[in-house]
Amino acid sequence: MLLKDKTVIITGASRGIGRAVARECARQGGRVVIGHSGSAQGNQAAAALIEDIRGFGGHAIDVPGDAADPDTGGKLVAGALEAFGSVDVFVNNAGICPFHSFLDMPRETYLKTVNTNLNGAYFAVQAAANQMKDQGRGGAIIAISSISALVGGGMQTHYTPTKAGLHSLMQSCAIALGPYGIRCNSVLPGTIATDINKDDLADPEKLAYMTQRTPLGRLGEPDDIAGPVVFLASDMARYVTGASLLVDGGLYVNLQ
Ligand SMILES: NC(=O)C1=CN([C@@H]2O[C@H](COP(=O)(O)OP(=O)(O)OC[C@H]3O[C@@H](n4cnc5c(N)ncnc54)[C@H](O)[C@@H]3O)[C@@H](O)[C@H]2O)C=CC1
Ligand SMILES: C[C@H](O)[C@@H]1OC(=O)[C@H](O)[C@@H]1O
Repeated sequence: MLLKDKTVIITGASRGIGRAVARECARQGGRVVIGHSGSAQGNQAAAALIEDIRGFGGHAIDVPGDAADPDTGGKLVAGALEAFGSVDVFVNNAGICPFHSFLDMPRETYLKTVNTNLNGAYFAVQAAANQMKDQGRGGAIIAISSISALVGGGMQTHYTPTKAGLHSLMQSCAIALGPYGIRCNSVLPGTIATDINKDDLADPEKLAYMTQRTPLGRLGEPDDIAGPVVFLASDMARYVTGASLLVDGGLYVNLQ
């Protein structure tokens, strides 16, 4: 029970990596706030996840809101306080990656990606951090960044800067929030099979290429990310801040 009695907010938690993280946090005793977009699909998926978590004796609620909206972070914090009375861990996970070439990138696609992945996250992290500061007993903030914070992608020119931005945000926040005992770290997944890359990896050649580039011989699964997030959220990582943890099956170091 690494997160016993801690309240954990996770954005984009209705599916994929966020869902796996939320479920594992609940399994580890955390009281979970499931952030999601509020779409019909999101509402349904969040309700199913809450039922699942309550089924094994865990605690969970959901709070809908657009991750790109600077006010959504405050709403997540308010929901956590109303249901559970505190915010101890904030996991910024919501994100999009609509693959597109650079030279004809539509402005709307660029702006939507940056607003969803980075700008909304900035204010959500700020809202969570202010609550943790007011509580006076520290906390943990984790950004789901990416291997793409460190390397490029020709069809991801709008996306990789947001992941580098989150990584950098955690480094600077580690300094800004260290005096309050609030630790800030990022997790850098490699290629994890989820809805975000379903279309991209539907190409058998791309799927084979990504798989054979990975030393551990397979793509990641959402559950592969949950353990590292729980570790960083827990007191086992009490002296870890400003760090980034690659969780990529060895993809990043595989030059030749
Ligand atoms: N799947 C992968 O290979 C990798 C994913 N990541 C990151 O992991 C995070 C989670 O992605 P996945 O689980 O893979 O994909 P996913 O598409 O399954 O999940 C994305 C989540 O973000 C939510 N979301 C998207 N836009 C939103 C908005 N405007 N408001 C509220 N929620 C919104 C979605 O509803 C969904 O729950 C993303 O930030 C992604 O960049 C990082 C590295 C690799
Ligand atoms: C969506 C991509 O497949 C995925 O997202 C990332 O951050 C990495 O670039 C992965 O390849």
